[in-house]
Amino acid sequence: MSAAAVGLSHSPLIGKNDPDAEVLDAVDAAVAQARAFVHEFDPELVVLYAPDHYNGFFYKEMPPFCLATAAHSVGDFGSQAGPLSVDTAAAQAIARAVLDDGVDLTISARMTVDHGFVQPLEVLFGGIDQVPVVPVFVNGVATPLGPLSRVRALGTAIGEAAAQLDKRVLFLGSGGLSHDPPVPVLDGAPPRVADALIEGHPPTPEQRAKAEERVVQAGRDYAAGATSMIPINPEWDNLLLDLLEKGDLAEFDSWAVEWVGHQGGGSGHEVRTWIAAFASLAASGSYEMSNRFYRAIPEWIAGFAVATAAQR
Ligand SMILES: O=C(O)/C=C/c1cccc(O)c1O
Ligand SMILES: [Fe+2]
Repeated sequence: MSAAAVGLSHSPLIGKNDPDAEVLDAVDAAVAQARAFVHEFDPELVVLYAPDHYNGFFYKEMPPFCLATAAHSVGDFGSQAGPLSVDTAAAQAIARAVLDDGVDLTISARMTVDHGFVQPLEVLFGGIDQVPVVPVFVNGVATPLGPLSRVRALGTAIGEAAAQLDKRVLFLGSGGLSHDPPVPVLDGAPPRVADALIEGHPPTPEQRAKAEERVVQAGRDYAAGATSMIPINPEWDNLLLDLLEKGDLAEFDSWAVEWVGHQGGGSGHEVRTWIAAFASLAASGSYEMSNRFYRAIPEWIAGFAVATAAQR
């Protein structure tokens, strides 16, 4: 098998609350490079690590990780709805090997996913049904969160399992770096909100539209500097990218969960998807980062990064 990795930030505000043309052009160029990298690698399987934003996973049962043997998208924020082209046999083989390896992985035979999974598939492959995929949910929003050492252990175990498949495997991490969007929090939530976060009642179209408009408005306020949200933290974001570039992944084990939240904001924990993807690639040996792009983009509420890496 051969392996490669891509880290790609997502934001549902792309196309809805855009930064100026210079920033958009720079992002487009970085994404085009990532697309060319993926095209050249020509993956036979994509292991996609992404978070959820209370569309598929709720506090009734909130696993730290979950691997899907089948999945469908809700189509939030205008993202593509419908089934993902999951490689069920590969997903089952990876799940079995990871459990054998001693990592307690939850599985789902019908995972519901949102823009966190869909956006990278749309951006890099043109849709959610274009490439065989194994979706892996990595909780990056719903506290409490376990230590980053377990994220690295998961990524490593999945990388080792994928190495047995005799396929070209792309490990894809989907997440903003530092960012603090208005995702609801269970602690202290009013009863109606708490009930929604626990039970996961599907919202009506009107409720969904209202919630999405609230996020778009938050992006406008963030860009205008009129908000109490934690600011994007380019220094911390670049520290993370430096460690990924150097392959110093064990360093992340010393990053305390609370510290990540202070540095990176409430959704800064989405960097777990990047750590998992690069740990999976590292399971096959040393790697080289070939493209690295970063911009702080408040309009998208995102420390926005794109990076590609291949085996040496
Ligand atoms: O409200 C949500 O569902 C999430 C919004 C959001 C906004 C900005 C960056 C992200 O990574 C998000 O998921
Ligand atoms: Fe997100």
